[in-house]
Amino acid sequence: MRTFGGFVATDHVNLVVEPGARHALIGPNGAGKTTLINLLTGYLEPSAGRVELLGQDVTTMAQHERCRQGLVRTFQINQLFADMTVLESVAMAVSEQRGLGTRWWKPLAGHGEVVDQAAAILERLKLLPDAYERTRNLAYGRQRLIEIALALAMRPKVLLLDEPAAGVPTSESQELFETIAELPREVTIVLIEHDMNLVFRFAERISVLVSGAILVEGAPDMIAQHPRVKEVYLGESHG
Ligand SMILES: Nc1ncnc2c1ncn2[C@@H]1O[C@H](COP(=O)(O)OP(=O)(O)OP(=O)(O)O)[C@@H](O)[C@H]1O
Repeated sequence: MRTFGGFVATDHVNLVVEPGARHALIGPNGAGKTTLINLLTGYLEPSAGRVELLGQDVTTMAQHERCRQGLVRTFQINQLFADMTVLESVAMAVSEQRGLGTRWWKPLAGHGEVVDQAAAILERLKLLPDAYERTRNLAYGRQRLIEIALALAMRPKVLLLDEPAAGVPTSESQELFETIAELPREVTIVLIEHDMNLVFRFAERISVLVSGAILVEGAPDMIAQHPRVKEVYLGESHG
């Protein structure tokens, strides 16, 4: 549970994500999705309750430590990366994950293993053709794939994708999600996404959060048919 002053943003949420899951968290604006993700990553402390990762209680564990334990969220690429090539950006993240620091990143030569690992991640995300492009020159959908590449460099066991298709034109979001869907099952994925077409195509389990609580959880078919879920979304589009 998380409260802000007297306001209850998440209320007795019991979310269990199974290993290998493709689990989406949906709900109308203000439902508490981001708050819940922030509780999982350690950006926020819960007012009550606990967070477990792979059977370990991580409620009081710092964000970077949770990340080291395999709980990784995507983050927006910042200015620093704009002038770097795609390969340099991901190689820098790989280097950091390996504890090699980030001072060396120019030139890349002489760091074969790091570069190989970065290239493998780019290949997995179909970014290899853009390896030597500056990140800022890529189409937005492909920039968002770089964010996922940076997260994969952290060797996640659980990957939290917070609106990976936000701001991405429909023509690109399809491809973005096809690539996400091909990620290996060793990586458990928790997704927050507003585009229901993408959610229902990708997720195998969906939790619907409304007013800070889980209204219903289950397979996509069940969620799609659920009268309360329809009500919530109809209510939103009419409101
Ligand atoms: N730092 C904060 N201080 C006060 N209230 C907050 C804070 N963060 C979130 N809230 C409130 O908690 C509720 C849940 O917000 P949250 O951002 O988690 O919702 P959401 O489901 O992610 O919404 P959206 O889909 O619009 O991103 C909202 O009513 C919001 O105003």
